[in-house]
Order: sequence, then C-alpha cells, then structure tokens
Amino acid sequence: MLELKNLSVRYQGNLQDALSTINLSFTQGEFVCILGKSGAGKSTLVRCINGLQKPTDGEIIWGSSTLSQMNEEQLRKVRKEMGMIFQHFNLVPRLSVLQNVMTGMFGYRHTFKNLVGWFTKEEIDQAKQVIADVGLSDMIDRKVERLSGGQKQRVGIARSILQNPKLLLGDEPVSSLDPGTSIHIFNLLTEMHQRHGLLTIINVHDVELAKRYATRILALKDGEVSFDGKPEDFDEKEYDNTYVSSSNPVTI
Ligand SMILES: Nc1ncnc2c1ncn2[C@@H]1O[C@H](COP(=O)(O)OP(=O)(O)OP(=O)(O)O)[C@@H](O)[C@H]1O
Repeated sequence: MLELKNLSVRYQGNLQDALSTINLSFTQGEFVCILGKSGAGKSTLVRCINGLQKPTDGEIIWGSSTLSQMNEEQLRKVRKEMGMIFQHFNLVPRLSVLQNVMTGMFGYRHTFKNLVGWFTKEEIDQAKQVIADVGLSDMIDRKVERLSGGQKQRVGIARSILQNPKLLLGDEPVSSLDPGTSIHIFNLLTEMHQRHGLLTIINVHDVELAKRYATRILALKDGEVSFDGKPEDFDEKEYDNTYVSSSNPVTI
C-alpha cells in the first residue's frame, strides 16, 4: 500500500541527513507509531509521506503512484487519500466546528464552490455525521477558538475523516494535550482507524501510548530506523537505544 525506497532527506545548509536511506513498507490496517528523540526525523518522515517535504533521494510509492515524481497538481489529488492531523490542529479559529470540518471536502470540490461555501445538503449531512462520530454534535456551531485542545483535535480528526482517506497521518497530534485527553484522542483514533479500515501512521513522544495503541512501532535514531517491530518487543533495551544517547548514558 505504501512503500518508502531508499528515502533520504537533507535540509538545505545542513551537514547531516534528516532521514538516511529509509526502506519501509506499510499495509492497510496497520496502526504505526513512530518514536524517537527530538530531531530524530519523525516529522520529516510523516511530511515526506504526504508530499509536504520533498525527499533529496529515493522514492515514495503509494498504490501505483510514485509520489516523489509528481508535480504539485498530481500531489494534490493523491493527498485527498491522506488525512493529516497536526500538533497545533491547523484549524481556522473564527470558523465554526461545522465549517472547519467541511474544509475536509475541499480536495473534492471545484474551487469556486469552495470559495462561496456551496455545499449540498447531503454533504452537510455527511459532515454532521462525522461530527457526531467524534462526539461534538452539541458544539457544531461553536467557533473553534472557543474549544479546548482535546475538542480542537476532535475537529481535526473529523475534518480528516470527512476526506474519506485511506491513510491517516499524525504529526504529534497529542503533544499539546494532557495525559487523560491524549488517551481519549487515541481511543477515538483507534475507533476511526478500525471503522474506516485505514493505514494510520502517527509520530508520538509518549512511549506508553505508542505501546498501548500501536500494532507496529518504528523508532528513528539520527535519521535511521533503529527499531521496527511489535509493541511488546520495544523493551527497556530498545528504549535506551532510542532515547539514551551513548555520549550521555543514564546511570541508575
Ligand atoms: N526546515 C528545516 N530546515 C533545516 N533543518 C531542519 C528543518 N526541519 C528539520 N530539520 C532538521 O532535521 C532533523 C530532523 O528533524 P524533525 O523535525 O524531522 O525531527 P523530529 O524527530 O520530528 O523532532 P521533534 O520530536 O523535536 O519534532 C533535525 O536535525 C532538524 O534540526
């Protein structure tokens, strides 16, 4: 479904690769959590997959398409199949929950229609259903600037789901939230993941959350994959290898 072949990224002016010769493949139904220290390359990997970051080398193959060879127009079409949720939600604060969620349909709509806000009753009903699915029906007309962080992330999830994606990507979607709210968001993500039969790839700082919800854990270290396996195999040794720098060992 998704394959990364010899993927490398080096940002302009940097001496080291942010990602170095990554080879991975993902199948539908996997719930993948990416772990790694700050600067390990997690965001770069997620941003490469949906085409926000161009690789320096290598290929990203999505179904029968090679993303790294596409122009912006072609990428925009492919991105419709990829929902994305962000740490800081990326919502329009002054618009309502419903209006923000409806922007998930923009990829499908003619630009003029998008601008004038013409949506059919059927489209609005679809959005209302997704808003109900994330538990926000009673706040549907509230401006999102008046929502809590957890509620905003629910709007972000609803917007992505309305896109009808095959792949759901998350760039630290719970890093701004408290532990209890993070669990609620991961429960919701799992429910959406299962209901819509998605491939879900999320980077996250919380190892316990990753181990609890992922079906597969990837750890990155200095831009390379240092672990790829089952959550139960990500043990203390792997934790140390991922997070404890060899030049700065932790002694107990
Ligand atoms: N726009 C940029 N320009 C130059 N270097 C960058 C840029 N974005 C990221 N980098 C560098 O690329 C490397 C990987 O960064 P990335 O943001 O992917 O890491 P990360 O694992 O997501 O970190 P964090 O957990 O702190 O978000 C880091 O060394 C970072 O400094």
